[in-house]
Amino acid sequence: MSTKKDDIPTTLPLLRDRIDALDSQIQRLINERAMCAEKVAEVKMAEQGVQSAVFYRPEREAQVLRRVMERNEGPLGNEEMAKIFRQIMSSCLALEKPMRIAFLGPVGTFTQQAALKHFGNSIVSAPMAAIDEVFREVESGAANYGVVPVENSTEGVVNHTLDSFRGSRLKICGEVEVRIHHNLLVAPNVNPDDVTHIYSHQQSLAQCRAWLDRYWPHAERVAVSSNAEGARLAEEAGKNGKAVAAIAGDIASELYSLSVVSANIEDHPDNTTRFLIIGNEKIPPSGKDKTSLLVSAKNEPGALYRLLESFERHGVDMTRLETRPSLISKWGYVFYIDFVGHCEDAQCRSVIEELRERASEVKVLGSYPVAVL
Ligand SMILES: O=C(O)C(=O)C[C@]1(C(=O)O)C=C[C@@H](O)C=C1
Repeated sequence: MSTKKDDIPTTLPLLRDRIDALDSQIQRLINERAMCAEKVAEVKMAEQGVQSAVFYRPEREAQVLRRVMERNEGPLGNEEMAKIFRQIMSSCLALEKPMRIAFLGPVGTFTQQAALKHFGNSIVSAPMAAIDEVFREVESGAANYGVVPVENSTEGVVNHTLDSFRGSRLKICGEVEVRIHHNLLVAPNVNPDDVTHIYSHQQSLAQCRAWLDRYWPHAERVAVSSNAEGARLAEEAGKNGKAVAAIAGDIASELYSLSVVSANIEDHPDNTTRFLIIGNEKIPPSGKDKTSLLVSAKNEPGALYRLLESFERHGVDMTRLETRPSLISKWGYVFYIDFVGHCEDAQCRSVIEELRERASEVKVLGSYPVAVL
């Protein structure tokens, strides 16, 4: 039942009394919810076995968050409300079992931001030095899930991530998008006018190319392993009295106590990176899903046309097609295909069956809920 505006008190002491009363109700309800989650964990362990119980259920989380947004009446916005529930579920899941999440580190990267956006704050963070290390950490069971970047709206696909799926049995079990805002940063004792070198990840330098050409044409751009590493180097340079700047996001600037010379310097204001969540389980349908495939085409005329024709005929909406060298035969190619729907849906099943007849190999990389937040 929603509260009418007239029921809200109008003086500060009464308003605070009301807020105190509401807070204690909310707190009691959140704990009641947490007790249900504890019970869910017991039921899962009894039904699936203590060692093999699956606690994280992305399809259920997506459904909960979608429902929160659908029923929301404000004044808090849908996203704001969903973020609150995102964190409540994160705490409940940690009570069932703390999740160790491997991501492309170091601490302070946009990939860490993506991990926190997707799983909430109640995770154990495991920063890795490279994308294939994230894969290995999850494959070995040392981490429950992993987070890797897959494409950027300005710079395109992250080949390393796509290539890592070839030899891996891991499944994609989710996606998350993060708006990427870059800042030019220096250590507090550095005069920006003296800057001779700018450190960042090669993708971040590329995403700010026009801005750098315009405002910092004479500074040398130095590509390093991540923008958080660039920020760390800028902090260290500052201590040694060297005038070095970094391009990185807000988390890294706070982490390394750098000053913002210019904020939001990315060339495209809607610069967004999409990340994938990788894990060991197949994810059941959530009602609004996407599927990713890896398809090796036969090396014959019209091969790609015959693959695409199948999607058209079954009315399945393809959202992405990437081509990569096959690495097996010279001038052979593999295709990464994303489409709307779950691999258990009737039309999607028909498409996959046809692709299996027409291609030399079809690997379902995973069906997973469309990002909610
Ligand atoms: O429904 C479940 O399976 C739960 O474990 C509960 C819950 C939740 O808090 O709502 C917690 C973690 C899961 O990832 C999904 C949902």
